[in-house]
Amino acid sequence: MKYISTRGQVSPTGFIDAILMGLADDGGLLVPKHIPQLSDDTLKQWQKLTYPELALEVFSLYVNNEIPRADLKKLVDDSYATFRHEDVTPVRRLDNGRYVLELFHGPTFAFKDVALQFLGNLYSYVSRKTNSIIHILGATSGDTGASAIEGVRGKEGIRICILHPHQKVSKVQELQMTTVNDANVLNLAVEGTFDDCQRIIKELFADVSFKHRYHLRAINSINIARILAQTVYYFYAYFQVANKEHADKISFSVPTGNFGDIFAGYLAQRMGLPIHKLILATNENNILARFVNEGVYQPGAFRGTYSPSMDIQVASNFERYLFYLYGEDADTVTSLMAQFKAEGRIVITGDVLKRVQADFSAYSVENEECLNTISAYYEKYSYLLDPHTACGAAASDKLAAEGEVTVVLSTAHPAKFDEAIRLRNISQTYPEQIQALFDKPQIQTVVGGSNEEIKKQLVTFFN
Ligand SMILES: Cc1ncc(COP(=O)(O)O)c(C=O)c1O
Ligand SMILES: N[C@@H](CCOP(=O)(O)O)C(=O)O
Repeated sequence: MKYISTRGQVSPTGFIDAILMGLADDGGLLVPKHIPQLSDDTLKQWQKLTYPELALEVFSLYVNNEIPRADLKKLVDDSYATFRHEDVTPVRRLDNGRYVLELFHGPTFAFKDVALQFLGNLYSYVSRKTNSIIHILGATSGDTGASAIEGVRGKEGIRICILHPHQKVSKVQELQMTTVNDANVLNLAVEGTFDDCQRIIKELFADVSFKHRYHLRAINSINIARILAQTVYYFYAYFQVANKEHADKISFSVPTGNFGDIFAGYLAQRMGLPIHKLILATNENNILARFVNEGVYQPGAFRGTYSPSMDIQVASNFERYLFYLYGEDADTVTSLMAQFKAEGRIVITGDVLKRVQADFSAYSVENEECLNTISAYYEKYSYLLDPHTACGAAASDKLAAEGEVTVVLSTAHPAKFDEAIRLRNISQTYPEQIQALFDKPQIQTVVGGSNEEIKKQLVTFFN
């Protein structure tokens, strides 16, 4: 298996080099050269596997023999041993045909742990085996940062700098990141939005000589390892639900911001998992829902919502989808991305738009509707949704047909977003790991949003 860039200007590269490259050196995103195709027999065999066994099979398809199977197995086992649930990502039945896939049983109570526990261990492994310096640079709207830090804190040979939008993440998210006092962690709180943080890191990664000089590595979903790891739970959930419901048509509703999680579902579908519908749920920052429904990809004004981790305008994985939408034609992707840079929008119509609408259904959830959904599920099922998951649930209520078996991806534990939950007078008890954060001192550096200022911080930290 080789990896190629959506912009076509990078020589096909192996798995480890693709992980280390992060953002492709031509400014595009790396994708597998061929998507592995699974036979019915393979899918049948996979139904019986535990989560770590399944993850090992999926990764083996993409890693080739670059990591010996015994080492890969250890990486996978170590990564999922930190989860609090024996199924790693259990599904919970709420009602006839209505399921929630709980992705928040990892160390930082968000779905990011599923990929970032693995990526943290992988970076450690690669650093040891190849003597590579691992200097991680990431941007977060709250969850990726905490999870990535947890995945590598205190690890030898690795340093990590995370940019988050100052005072635009939840209190628990901020505490999870800024109460870590390991010397290999730097938290920069940027005066701006998540989009500013993401733009800055992408520009720094695109400065290839800076990236190489300081050995910058990515942990965001621009890194293909993140996407590959996130495909696993689509398979796992599908098998569990198909078995319970005796159904083969299963839809997934995915709370979406950077388009990584739903793109992992799209990839699983292209590998042969018979997903019926992929429902894309946004909050009021709804560029992706507008794209699917109207064909216009154009950022709107930033809205602060109750689901702050999805307060994203420019979705970094969108480019990966464009690549497949246009038949893996890197020239078209390159010119569309240049057009987006110059004009601030991409418009598609006709058959191409029809293809998008065959791939996804989309719904944008207003703030009040998000809270109403939290209240409604709490009353009806005694089940407390976090506000991101509530967007997924609201979209599924809107777009799934009567009786359609649908799995809502629950991307975070509600304790991370008590600000929203409290508005509905619902009181929750924090898990002890979260409660303990409130007694710890915070360490973070507040910075303006200029690339030069961030560069200065990085040069000092990474030297
Ligand atoms: C809790 C939560 N839900 C949903 C999302 C959206 O996922 P994605 O960015 O992969 O679309 C995020 C952030 O990425 C998140 O932190
Ligand atoms: N919601 C994310 C935003 C970054 O997304 P990523 O999947 O590209 O890491 C967050 O919590 O930081």
